[in-house]
Parts: sequence; C-alpha cells; structure tokens
Amino acid sequence: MRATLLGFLFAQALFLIAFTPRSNAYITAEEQIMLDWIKREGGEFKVTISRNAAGVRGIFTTQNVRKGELLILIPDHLVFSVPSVPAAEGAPLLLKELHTPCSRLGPYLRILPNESQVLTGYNFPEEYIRYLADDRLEAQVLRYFKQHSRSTFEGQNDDKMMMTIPEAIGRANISLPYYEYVVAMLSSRTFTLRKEALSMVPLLDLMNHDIRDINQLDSSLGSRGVRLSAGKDMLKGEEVTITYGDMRSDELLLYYGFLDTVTSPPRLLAVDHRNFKPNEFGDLVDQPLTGPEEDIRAEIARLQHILAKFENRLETLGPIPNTLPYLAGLLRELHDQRREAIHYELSRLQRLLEQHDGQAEL
Ligand SMILES: C[S@@+](CC[C@H](N)C(=O)[O-])C[C@H]1O[C@@H](n2cnc3c(N)ncnc32)[C@H](O)[C@@H]1O
Repeated sequence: MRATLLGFLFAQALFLIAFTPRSNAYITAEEQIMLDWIKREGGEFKVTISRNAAGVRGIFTTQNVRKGELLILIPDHLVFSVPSVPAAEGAPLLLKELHTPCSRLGPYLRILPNESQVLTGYNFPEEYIRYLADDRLEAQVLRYFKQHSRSTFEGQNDDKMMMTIPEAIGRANISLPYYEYVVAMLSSRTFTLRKEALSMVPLLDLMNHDIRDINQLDSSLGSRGVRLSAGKDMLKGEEVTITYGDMRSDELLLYYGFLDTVTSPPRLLAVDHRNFKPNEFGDLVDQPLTGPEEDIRAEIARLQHILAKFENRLETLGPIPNTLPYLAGLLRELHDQRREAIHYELSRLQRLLEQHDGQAEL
C-alpha cells in the first residue's frame, strides 16, 4: 500500500517535471549583486535582469511604466570609456580594466559574457568563415575584422594607440582568440555618448536590439549620468530594448552575432544591395527601384547572377559543420534569409517589367 502511494507520488512528480512549462526568466547571483551595487552608487531603475523567450539575457520592467518616465539612471562614475578609435586599438584599455583585481567596476565586469558567449566579425571562428558563402563577406571578416585584431595583437599598430597591450597588462600572456574576444566585446557593447569616446554603461549595455524601438538614451551635460526614458507605455515584465541602428542581417551578424528578426517583407543583405560598396557597411536606403526599364533588366540580371553564384558556392561547400551548433544554425538562417530576399526582389522586379510591357502594348 505504502509502495503504491510512493509510486503514485513519484509518477506525479515526474509528470509535473515533464509538463510544467519552463521559463527562461531568472537572474544570477552576480547579476543581482551588480543591481545592488548600482543602487548603492546612486543609480535608479525600474527594471531587472532576466532572459527572454529565446533565452537571450536582457532587461525587463519591474512595474508598469508610462511613456516618457525614467526607466534607468546610471551615474557617470559607473561608466567606462575608451577613446573613439577602431575597437582593436581601444581594446587594451578594457583589457587593463579586466586585469585590475580591485577595479572600481568589479560588479559590472563580473557579469560580462564569457568568450563563448560573444560573437562578432572580430572573433568569428576560422572554421566557419567560408560558410558565409560570399567573397565580400569573407573578405570583410578576414581583411578587416580579424586582420585588424591580429595586427594590433602583434604590436603593429602600437604607434597609433593610446595604450599598448604590454602597457595594459604587463607581462601577462594572452592568446589571440582572447584578445579578439575583448575587441568583440568592446565593439558590441559600447555607446557613443560623447563624440570622442566609446562608453560601456552597466545595465544599459544589457539592452537587446529591436529596430522598432523608441526608448530614448540621454547623456547630455547636466543630466547627472546616463538616462533611459520609456519611448512608450510599458507593462510590468516587458523587455526593454533599444535600436542598434538600421542594420541588415549580414551587418548584424558581423557586428553583434545575431540576425534581423523583423524579416517581413524580406530585405536584401547589405552585400546584395545595388548601392553596396565593398568595405563599407551602413546606411543603405531601401528605395525600391522602379525604372527605367533597362535599369530593371540590369538589376534582375545582377541579382540572378548573385543568386546563381551563391547557390553554387553552397553546393561546393557542403553541410555546415556542427562544432558550434548555435553558429551553424545562424549561418543556415542567414542563407535562407538571403535566398528569400533575392527571390522576393526578383519577383517584384519581374512584375514591374510585365507592367512596363503591358503599357507598351497599349
Ligand atoms: C549590448 S549586448 C546586449 C546584452 C546581451 N544580451 C548580454 O547578455 O550581454 C549585445 C549582444 O546581445 C545579443 N543581442 C542583442 N540583441 C539581440 C537580438 N535582437 N537577438 C539576439 N541577440 C541579441 C547579441 O549577442 C549582441 O552581441
């Protein structure tokens, strides 16, 4: 009888474990220590740290907030800034801070992501570069991001730098992948609060990207710190995001390690845009091409050529290795987004041509 009851309770417990919906929402002890530290140092916030449905760490409101209300205030003395230079050349200052045992920013530095949690073009794993499946994207990673980290790591840019790696950490030995990680972190977590500086701001740098967002950052003189105000009414528990800029999936991948989630209507990758200039990312305007007819025909031919080359490349490459399943998945999704966007634009252009032909026949 006792055995039956125990068996029944055990089965029930198993059922509950298996079918209780698991929430991603949690805050670690170190993250809570950072929040307490910010508060003691004079910060104010109506948010906490947690994870969203996709498991990505971010910040979330702890109460209903009205549009225009202050969401977060981080005092100036908790901000960490480096000169506004390419990330690979500014990184020794962050390296120094990370190697300072009693840094004033200790509670903040302890919650920064580890090497396996940061991905940008700077620390893009060699093994996966060719699966970008595009000459220009691969060149961007190899000749711009990784080459810059490597040459700086090897001391070739020392004469341009405010602080060199040995000045930052003395004789401590670090590897190139570790340096790439520090560069990647600096590049993906800084705000431009002042013209001459790149700044890391505790808590605020936990905001994830959403292109549609309208929350407002303010660090103007006299504001006693960096403030974030709600751009809209928000409910308790909502994720607080900010826009990192109007970036396409290939740019987001190389600068931040994720892809655009707003994919309807599909958007050409930056490298496929007719106004893309090699070695130049940013600010491509989505002004649809509407004519004249010879331009539409030329654009159709250009996109068809890109698509054929891309499919051919993918076939030659074969399956993406699963050494890093997260990155393999991202690359597969990038390929799908690219293909879908080119097809979508080709159909739009073909329809336009048909309209032109129809009008010509009248
Ligand atoms: C400034 S940090 C934001 C906080 C970050 N989630 C963390 O826990 O440290 C930027 C990084 O967050 C992640 N991220 C930001 N927005 C994202 C999004 N919309 N989807 C997926 N990952 C995102 C990427 O890893 C990106 O490099």
